[in-house]
Amino acid sequence: MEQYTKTLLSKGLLQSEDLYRYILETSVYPREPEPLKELRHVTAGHPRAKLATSPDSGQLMAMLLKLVNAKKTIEVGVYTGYSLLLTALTIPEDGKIIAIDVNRETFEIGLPIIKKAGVADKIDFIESEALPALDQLLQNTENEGSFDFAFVDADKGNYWNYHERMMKLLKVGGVVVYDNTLWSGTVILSDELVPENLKQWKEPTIEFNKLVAADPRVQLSHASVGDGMAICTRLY
Ligand SMILES: C[S@@+](CC[C@H](N)C(=O)[O-])C[C@H]1O[C@@H](n2cnc3c(N)ncnc32)[C@H](O)[C@@H]1O
Ligand SMILES: O=c1cc(-c2ccc(O)cc2)oc2c(O)c(O)ccc12
Repeated sequence: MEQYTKTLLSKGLLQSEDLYRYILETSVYPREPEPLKELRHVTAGHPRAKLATSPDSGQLMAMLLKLVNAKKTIEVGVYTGYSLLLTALTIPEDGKIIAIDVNRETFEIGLPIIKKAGVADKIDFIESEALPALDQLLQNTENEGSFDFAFVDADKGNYWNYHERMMKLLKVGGVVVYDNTLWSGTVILSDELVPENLKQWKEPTIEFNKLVAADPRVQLSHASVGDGMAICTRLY
């Protein structure tokens, strides 16, 4: 049976920790590739472990990557690399990931595991603020409409800015997934009920959800997996 610490097992949006444990133990952990398990355990010892993408969200991401046959992908927000390694393990041998994060140090925590898994060559890590890095990519017209898949899991206040770039970088039919779109359930709470550490991103998340729901360029599914994931396909 899996060993986990408190930080690894938060019930997310579900009714109880037991229900979340049931999902993880029944459907997620038994199918989680060994390198991802190792990365998850290494990350659990880091002071900001709660930032890591949850394994159930990762499982949905892997399914989406397979469904669109993703080969050229982009990730904004790497941390120690759980979603990055998951993507690298899922895309084909000649697949590529552009991975952007302001912090190379945390990426380097997961890098030995990524190398050991034999997928480091698929990754082009860019240490940068994401907006200028995305704008730089857009300077090269070859990148326009060329990405099959994108995962956005960084500063929540910039999600709409990222979305505008993703609408240019993704192929028509490509998928972009935004993480934490229910922000621990605070999107429906009045301010006085929102814990201090979650206050900053409640309104930006509500605003992003409104904007993306009204965006005719995408088909949208707001999935209540993990901390909420907005899954968008580019329609035109
Ligand atoms: C929630 S973590 C990403 C978790 C990751 N997807 C995983 O699977 O573990 C958010 C990351 O976004 C990065 N970040 C925050 N603001 C950023 C920005 N403006 N540009 C680029 N990276 C940023 C942080 O350094 C952090 O590593
Ligand atoms: O607790 C967090 C905080 C973030 C976060 C906040 C501000 C930024 O500029 C970047 C990231 O992201 C999180 C996250 O993605 C998650 O899955 C859980 C918790 C947090």
